[in-house]
Amino acid sequence: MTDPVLATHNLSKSFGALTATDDVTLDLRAGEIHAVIGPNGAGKSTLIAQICGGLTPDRGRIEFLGRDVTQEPTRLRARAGLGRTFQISALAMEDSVLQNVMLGALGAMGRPWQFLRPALKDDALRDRAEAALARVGLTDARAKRTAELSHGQRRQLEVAVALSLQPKAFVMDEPMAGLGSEGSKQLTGFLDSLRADAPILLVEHDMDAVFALADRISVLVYGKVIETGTVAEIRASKAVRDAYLGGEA
Ligand SMILES: Nc1ncnc2c1ncn2[C@@H]1O[C@H](COP(=O)(O)OP(=O)(O)OP(=O)(O)O)[C@@H](O)[C@H]1O
Repeated sequence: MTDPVLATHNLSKSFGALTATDDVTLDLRAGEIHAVIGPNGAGKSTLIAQICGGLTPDRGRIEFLGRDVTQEPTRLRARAGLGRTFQISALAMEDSVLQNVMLGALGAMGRPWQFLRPALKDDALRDRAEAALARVGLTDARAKRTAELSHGQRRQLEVAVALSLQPKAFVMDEPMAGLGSEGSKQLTGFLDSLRADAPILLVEHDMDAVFALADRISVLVYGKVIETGTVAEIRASKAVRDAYLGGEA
């Protein structure tokens, strides 16, 4: 088997007496969607924050593309190709859709924002941004103010921002949140195709989306991975049913 693109090894993080991430070992392989599910407070956001660099683990390590990145700041991980999405507030609502993609790419490439004006005339950057917008189907909206986009389109724009960095892996935090059933269905179809660009570590509460998309699922309960397996394995797991899925499975 080829090496995983992204892996955590025995990752642990406590807040005072509370262990939010408890010895978490999981990996993300090329071409897959690996979903992380678990009840509220299970530690999913804490796990993602450590993977992306917002929180430093107490113990354990994170490897990205075979390199130990545990102590690296977020921007270096992003520059190395770790594409995080769905921080909606990161979008500049008054800027155009195209500018947002260019801005995002520029920031993650580590170029200071005071050079934004010249950068907006940078043909290579513009081409990359246009290609990312085309990939998510937002070409026609490129000149719109971001504030005019629908909720679902903003999700697509977040993906375009991440795509413009030509990521080697995506980390997605509840992409379906706030979308209606039609919006979720559309985004599910899109994410399904996106795994060909880069594998996706997907934290998501929407079980329809998870069961439709995931190649593997890890179930987090009280900070611990209690099971990792295929959709069928997770559905059949008594431990998961008892701890989490209840009557849903
Ligand atoms: N900065 C913090 N300080 C103290 N406790 C925290 C902090 N961040 C998270 N926690 C606690 O750690 C636990 C895990 O929280 P986390 O947000 O990671 O869970 P989650 O699985 O993402 O939950 P949800 O599904 O509701 O988003 C919770 O008990 C939470 O209250």
